[in-house]
Amino acid sequence: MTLLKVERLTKSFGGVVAASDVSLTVRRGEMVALIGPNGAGKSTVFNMIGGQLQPDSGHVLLDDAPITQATASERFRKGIGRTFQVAQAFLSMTVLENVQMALLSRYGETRGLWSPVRPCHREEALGLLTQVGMEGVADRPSAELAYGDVKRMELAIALAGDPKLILMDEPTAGMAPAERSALMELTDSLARSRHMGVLFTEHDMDVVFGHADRVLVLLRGQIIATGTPDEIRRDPRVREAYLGDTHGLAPLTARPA
Ligand SMILES: Nc1ncnc2c1ncn2[C@@H]1O[C@H](COP(=O)(O)OP(=O)(O)OP(=O)(O)O)[C@@H](O)[C@H]1O
Repeated sequence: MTLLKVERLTKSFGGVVAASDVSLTVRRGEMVALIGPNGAGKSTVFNMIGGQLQPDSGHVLLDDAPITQATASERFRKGIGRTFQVAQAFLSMTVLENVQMALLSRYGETRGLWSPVRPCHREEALGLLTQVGMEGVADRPSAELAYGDVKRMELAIALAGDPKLILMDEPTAGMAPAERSALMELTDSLARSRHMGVLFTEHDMDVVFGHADRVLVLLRGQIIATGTPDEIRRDPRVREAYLGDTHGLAPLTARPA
């Protein structure tokens, strides 16, 4: 079942066409990678789906309902969660408090500046941390976390919105290879168990080919190829698009089992 439908999104900045007639779909339980060389338009497309940027034309539908005009926070409440390349968590708070804050936002509850977040939605927040394997560090200040754990906490924060779709902007940037695999395996299992769609951008081709069900390739604002990792790896247009790019497709070896 189609969860996200993007129809002919176009966005220009001055004379630069950053996205041109971009159409794509994401189904529930599916991991879809949006790849492309630097400047291809990935962030622009992501921001138009997340609501941070309004398209010049085109439509975004979630579960067949149009959301093109919705703000980012309205989209969050409709079920679009997002993790960012640079973590957006509150480093002065504990891991648990960060997730509690996200739950307050989901339920539309506000806190006074001095009222403690501590008693709010504690059990639900602990449950989400358990889902990402972080219940053991719930009371640690998030500033003390290793980078891979910050990314897992961000996933718990995104899950606090009970998302149908998660947008992940370069989820593994800055991580060691073993950590990358672990984060993507976790994401994959959450996508399947919670029937969420996941759309992610990624420069690391091992992550893309190892974890995406489907890959979309952007070049100069246009989708030039869509397919399974194996189809994309063999596509001559894609190989050509990546020639000379520092995040190239090589080595074109078989996908790890
Ligand atoms: N706010 C903006 N103002 C002007 N030009 C922009 C703006 N945002 C993006 N662009 C331009 O649009 C094009 C696409 O940029 P975008 O950031 O979407 O690409 P990207 O694929 O995400 O790149 P990267 O992999 O380097 O993050 C680029 O030419 C970029 O310079």
